[in-house]
Amino acid sequence: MTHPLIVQDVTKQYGDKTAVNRIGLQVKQGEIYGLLGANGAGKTTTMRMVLGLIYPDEGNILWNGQGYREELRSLMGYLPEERGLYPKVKISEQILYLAELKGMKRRDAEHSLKMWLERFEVPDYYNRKVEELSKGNQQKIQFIAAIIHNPEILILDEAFSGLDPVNVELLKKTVKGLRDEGKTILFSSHRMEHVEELCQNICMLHRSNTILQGNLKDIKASFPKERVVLETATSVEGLEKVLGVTSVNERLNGYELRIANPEAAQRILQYAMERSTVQRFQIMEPTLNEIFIQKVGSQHE
Ligand SMILES: Nc1ncnc2c1ncn2[C@@H]1O[C@H](COP(=O)(O)OP(=O)(O)OP(=O)(O)O)[C@@H](O)[C@H]1O
Repeated sequence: MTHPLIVQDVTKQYGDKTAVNRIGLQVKQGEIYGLLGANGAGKTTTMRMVLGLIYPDEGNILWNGQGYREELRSLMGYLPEERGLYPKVKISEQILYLAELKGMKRRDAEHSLKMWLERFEVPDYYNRKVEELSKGNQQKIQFIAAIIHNPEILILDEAFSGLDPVNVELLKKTVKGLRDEGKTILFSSHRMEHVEELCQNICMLHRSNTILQGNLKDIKASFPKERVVLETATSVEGLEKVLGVTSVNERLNGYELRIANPEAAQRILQYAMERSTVQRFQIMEPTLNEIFIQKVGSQHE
């Protein structure tokens, strides 16, 4: 199995401050790897090291099995969290300039830009200035800047921020398409549902350290199931009194309950069956959002 991107035990200090502490991760070809963490956790610092913009104090980074070299500049694409387009310059002018810096021929870059503007349903933006565009549409242009040169390794920092739901879907589809073409993608987001949809493997950082890492399904399975969904033909009174139930919320067609232990789930089922017809009973895995909040939520900076 090929891992075009390997980060080994990497540390980065800024004076006394450790921004990243002994982080390791491996991203496969054709994978979107999720890098998660609260504000200030160390995600951007990690991404900037992967891009070769800053150097680790300790540890190694390997790109296609080798150390940093100049050609990587054209093999990598970066969507930074802070957008960096010039408001007063025409979109075609700056995107083509950036593409040429990445080694593209002018004519190929023009062709690629037009193709992406079509795909993002904004073909008439070629001659527009960035400042004339809405924030969401500027984000689409910034995304094009990151991928126009067809990079093998993509670093996407909060790729969907500032987008409306339709454009989130458009970019999500694009990112999945790039994965299916065999790109190697490092992806950060604060929106856990996006990570759940796109990433098989994740690394969760907290205050510069790794606090959770691995296959997302395995991680979820390792957390206790504390939520039960119950739907019954008629209402069921007194569920909050069932031993081990910590809360009951009514919802459309039924209830969502929180439980303190696995036995409580069976008691809920029995209690409900004795009083009504059970139409749905499901013991839910925690969502990634719940896991994130449990791990770092109470300690946000
Ligand atoms: N150039 C720098 N000089 C000093 N400290 C820095 C520098 N860059 C980052 N840090 C510190 O390192 C830590 C990690 O920052 P980083 O930007 O990597 O976090 P992040 O996970 O990307 O956060 P966010 O989600 O807010 O973007 C923070 O405490 C930050 O203040």
